[in-house]
Amino acid sequence: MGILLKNIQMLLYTEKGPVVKRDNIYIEDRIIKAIGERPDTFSEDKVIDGTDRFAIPGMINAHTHSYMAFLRNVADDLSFMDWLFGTIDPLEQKMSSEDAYWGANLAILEMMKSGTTCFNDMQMNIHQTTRAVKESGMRAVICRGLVGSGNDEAGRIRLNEAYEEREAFKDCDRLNFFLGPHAPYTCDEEYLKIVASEAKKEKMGIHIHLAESLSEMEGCAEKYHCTPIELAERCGLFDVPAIAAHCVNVNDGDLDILKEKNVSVVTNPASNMKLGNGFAPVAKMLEKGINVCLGTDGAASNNSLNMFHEMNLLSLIHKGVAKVPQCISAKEAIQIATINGAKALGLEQQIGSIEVGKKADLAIINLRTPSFMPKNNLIAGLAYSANGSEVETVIIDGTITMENRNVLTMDEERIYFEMDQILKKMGLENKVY
Ligand SMILES: N[C@@H](CCSC[C@H]1O[C@@H](n2cnc3c(=O)[nH]cnc32)[C@H](O)[C@@H]1O)C(=O)O
Ligand SMILES: [Zn+2]
Repeated sequence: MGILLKNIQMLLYTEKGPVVKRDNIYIEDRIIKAIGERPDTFSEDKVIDGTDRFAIPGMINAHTHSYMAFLRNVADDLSFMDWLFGTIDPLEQKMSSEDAYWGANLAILEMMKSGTTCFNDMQMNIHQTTRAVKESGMRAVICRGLVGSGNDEAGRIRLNEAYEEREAFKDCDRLNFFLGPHAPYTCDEEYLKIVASEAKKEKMGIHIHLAESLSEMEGCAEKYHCTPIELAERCGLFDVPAIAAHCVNVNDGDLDILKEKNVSVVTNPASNMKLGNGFAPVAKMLEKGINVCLGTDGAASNNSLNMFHEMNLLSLIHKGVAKVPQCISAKEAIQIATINGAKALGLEQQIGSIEVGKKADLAIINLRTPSFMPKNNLIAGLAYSANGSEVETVIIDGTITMENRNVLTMDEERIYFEMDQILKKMGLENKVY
């Protein structure tokens, strides 16, 4: 199906940085066929009028736990360890496969409606998310969350699940698979080494939580006499393409390791601040040339999966802390939320920007909305005034998945119905403040 985005403003990444340009975009065979000049063979089945519309690359949520959407607003204002092990973990133990499936659906719905077209997910019930991703038309990298000690049976079973899932979905190129060792406090050194060598052998990337809380730092220092970043390096986790979520507590030596080993850092400002963990030294990381991308973390700690909200926080926090208003400009924030995520996932040649030959993963914003009026500076609008509800149409892999805010590939009402059922089943419905 050929889609013509006619005379539309678009965000392009040039050598001089992001610019806004107005032209035609031609989409066919899942890719951006041409910008400007009409390709010889193109025939449009669909025309989207670009008047007062702004096409941007779809956002890439580089760290989340999609199924956790059903645990939104159930554990708040708690310390990190009380949140994770005292409240969330016991609820996760009660979760069925269907709960995980509907949770993932809710997450995908929320992400699609706020302009996200790809997400990097860590979790244990991967089959339910791959199912939801495949059905909804989303794009994702699925990472089997791994916890284990030594060469134990449980850790091995989890690894095998990751391989089975990758094999089962090898024909869906909207799905990619990484390994997700959870964290240094849930995986011991020997298991981390096993995961690293498996990743190398299987040619898979690594996605791990690192240096998130002070208690993690203390535990790591006590047990291993090093920082979490040093531990991950010595286990070989950085010898394959690696994504480290959080990296809030990092010293200069840690930053040197991250840079030297080409590790991508995912910063999650809302989750880090809400759990009272702080925030990563993003400006310093960027200065060093580390690839920093952006994530929401799960809806149980954020409590939303809206990348516009996340971009806004990212930019404002670092300006405020550094007392430097130039810090993390709107132009930097939007690249962190898109192309940098694509780099981290090894998908830079395919997604992350509006470019001829790339997959057509786009969000189209309606500029006839209060946040974008007056239409002075559309890039500032993305980082400073938008809230995500201005996203009107979403195209993923060349398919229109949302049009005029109607999600075409998912049953929104069914998802809400299932959420009510889960709430009742979990006994959470009376937990009203
Ligand atoms: N517990 C799983 C493996 C963990 S994968 C995903 C886990 O990450 C947890 N999680 C979500 N957000 C965070 C975070 O910010 N830091 C650490 N863990 C998190 C979440 O509760 C979930 O259990 C198993 O039995 O196999
Ligand atoms: Zn997380």
